[in-house]
Amino acid sequence: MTHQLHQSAWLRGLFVFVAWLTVWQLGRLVEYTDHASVWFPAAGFSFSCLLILGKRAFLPIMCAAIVITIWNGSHYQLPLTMEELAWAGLLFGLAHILPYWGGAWLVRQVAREHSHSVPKLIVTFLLVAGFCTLIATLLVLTSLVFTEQMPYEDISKTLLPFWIGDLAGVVVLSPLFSGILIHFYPDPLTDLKEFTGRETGSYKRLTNKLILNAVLILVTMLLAYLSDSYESTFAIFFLAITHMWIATTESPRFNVFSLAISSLLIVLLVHVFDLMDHVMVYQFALNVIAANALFGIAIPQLKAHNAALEQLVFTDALTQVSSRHYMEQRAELEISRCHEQNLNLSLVVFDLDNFKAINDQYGHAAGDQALQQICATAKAVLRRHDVIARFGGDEFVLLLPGTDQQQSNQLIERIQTATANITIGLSQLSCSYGIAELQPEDEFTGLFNRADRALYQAKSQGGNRISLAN
Ligand SMILES: Nc1nc2c(ncn2[C@@H]2O[C@H](COP(=O)(O)OP(=O)(O)OP(=O)(O)O)[C@@H](O)[C@H]2O)c(=O)[nH]1
Repeated sequence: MTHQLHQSAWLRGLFVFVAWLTVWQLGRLVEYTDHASVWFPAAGFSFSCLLILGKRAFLPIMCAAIVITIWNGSHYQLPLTMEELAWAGLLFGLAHILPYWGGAWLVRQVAREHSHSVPKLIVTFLLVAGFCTLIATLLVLTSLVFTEQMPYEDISKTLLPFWIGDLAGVVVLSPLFSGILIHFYPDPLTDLKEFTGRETGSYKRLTNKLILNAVLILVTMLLAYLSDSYESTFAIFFLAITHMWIATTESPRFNVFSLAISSLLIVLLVHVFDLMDHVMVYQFALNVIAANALFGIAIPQLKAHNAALEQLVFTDALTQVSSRHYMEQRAELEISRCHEQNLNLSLVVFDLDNFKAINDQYGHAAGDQALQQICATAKAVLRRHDVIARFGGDEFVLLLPGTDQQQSNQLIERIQTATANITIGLSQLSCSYGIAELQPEDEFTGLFNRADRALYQAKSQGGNRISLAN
């Protein structure tokens, strides 16, 4: 099916045409004043089609707009000929499609240029949705008046519900429609794939969350129905809490799916409980809750980006030991803890002997391998709370809390023994070590400098040895 839709322009056009008419009828279900519904799914569908299919969606939506205008002519019993209705349909189609086309084009540009900035994409989408639904509303109402389908006086009372209904259609439903359309037409907006990732939650957990939403909607709307008070209608805003919870804990796909389900339920219950007098509250609630939840999509991604950045900053990419930055921060903390609790602490600076010769003789890749092997071997000897960091080049630092100079010496001897077996080509690796023990009033720099001087001493005595700082 996907393949056929992708291959055949006719089939694709027919699919968009039929689907557009279907979702338009869904909006008709909850029409509460002439030409305005609680939420207007066709606006969301047009936006999605133009976003994913671009200009290929123009013709089928235009045909559907003409057909629906002719259908409207008989529904509202308008005194217009078939030819006049067809022209009116053409005008409506243009007024409806062009603003969404422009808006979708803008969102596409941002999705392409800033593929990893989800918050930016969402802000753009929300601003574009607000702006293009307003333009579409103004143009469509003008076309309705111009083609004598609506009296001029009705504009003021229709404008706001029309706009907010279209906005809800775009904000609440177009993420879902876009996700479905991307499935059929995988290119060209590959960046939106982040919104269509596979489900991670268990179906039971996801169903429970949907049930919770449904109960909340039912209870609050029942309350509005029974009390018949305008104030109680605002209880629907509690739904923002559960949707934000879903947005921050579940996949983007489930997030937009649950928004669509909630909106459908609200819209149907407005109809069932005859809450049309309060409908604007529900329209605003739908928009606010959806906008909120869409921002929630960014949160798991921001968390993942933060974790990745943290990993980059705190870990040495080559050897996977801690970075110098991490060591400096951690050492400050451990030093003040050991001062406070009167504990021993040692710092070791070590450096490979004649490492330049390894590089020169066997190449840089072999040198990299030597650094990795030294680190892996040292790590295996260290205890859980010890820290090893690369300070740069072939120089490393060990932080050994709760360890005096003598114990550190023993630990380093074990590392020396373990690393003695590492060879690169015909060369056996060795390191020189300088050990300094924490003194009262010591800070990191002072401790490090003493260990570094001890290392220098070990090197000057021929290397492959341990030197203790005074
Ligand atoms: N392969 C590799 N080499 C590196 C890396 N960083 C620094 N080096 C090399 O490490 C070598 C360090 O040279 P030196 O500071 O003279 O140290 P050495 O040859 O071990 O001499 P001594 O410390 O006196 O024993 C230089 O040749 C650097 O190019 C790295 O990430 N990978």
